[in-house]
Amino acid sequence: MARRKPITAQKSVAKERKPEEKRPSNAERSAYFARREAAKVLRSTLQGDDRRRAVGSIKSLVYSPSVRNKKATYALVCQTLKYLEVIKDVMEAANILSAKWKKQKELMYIITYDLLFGQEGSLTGDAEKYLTLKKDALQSALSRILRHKGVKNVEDLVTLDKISELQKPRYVRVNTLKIDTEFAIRELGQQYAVEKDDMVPDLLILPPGADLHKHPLVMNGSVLLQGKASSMAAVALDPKPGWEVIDACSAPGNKTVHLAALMKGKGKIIACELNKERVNRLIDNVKLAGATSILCIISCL
Ligand SMILES: C[S@@+](CC[C@H](N)C(=O)[O-])C[C@H]1O[C@@H](n2cnc3c(N)ncnc32)[C@H](O)[C@@H]1O
Repeated sequence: MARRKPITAQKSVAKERKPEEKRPSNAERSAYFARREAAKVLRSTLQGDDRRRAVGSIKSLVYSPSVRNKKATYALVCQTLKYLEVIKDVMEAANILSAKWKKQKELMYIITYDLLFGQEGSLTGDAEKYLTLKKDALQSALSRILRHKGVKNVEDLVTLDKISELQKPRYVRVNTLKIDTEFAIRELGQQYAVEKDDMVPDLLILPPGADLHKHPLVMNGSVLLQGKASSMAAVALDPKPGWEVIDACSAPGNKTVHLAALMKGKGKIIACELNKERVNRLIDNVKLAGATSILCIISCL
């Protein structure tokens, strides 16, 4: 007569077997890849130095042959950008990202968008699982921010952010390698009320909403659309003509060409840049600004 296996042994084998993970459906897999492709596009977009250029590049980035699900990727990038300031505030308030996840912050922004404002249902992927576990913390951080800003919903918050952005003055920096500041004030003054900044020489303040992207002085590199914080770095160093300066993270080159101007085109600047495409942008901007003579560009690939 055949002997039956002891029941206890069968039970322990059953206990050791891991519960089988549900295989993701095609839709879940496709959404998983769209989030990663969107994160790559978002990363390149956020490295753009002004919003107009960034928006212009989203389509070209999404339409590159490596992006498989173009429609979903484009929608995810645009929607995440719409809520980006809110998402950043929420993530900071929730304080949930370790150094490991911070390295993939664009993917974190995309997934947080999906969790808070996007699709319902479970999201496939390790980063998604991590953030899903933190969803309560993200939602309560969002509620705190809404309460603090005195708005009822996230759409009101986005509108509030847009209004305060529209009220900010516009800064432009005069490239003194090409023109002097008084000439720039006269030229720009034909269209706008122009004031000099009291901290950064050659930095001009224009009214909120002033749009100089297509202004001839901007197009020919005589005036740069550079914010006040960015313009303070080279001034703080106070380089003299003849110095040798290293700009360790240089593209798109705003500070590099500012250094060149402060050094009056004399000396040497070693501009390092890791990203190949951004090296090309750096070279274009340096040429446009007329700063080539003192520059040595190192592509740190
Ligand atoms: C915020 S941007 C710099 C902006 C620039 N200083 C300006 O004023 O226009 C940072 C740049 O540093 C580059 N970068 C990051 N790590 C780097 C590294 N280890 N070596 C060289 N470049 C690096 C990035 O690719 C990016 O282009």
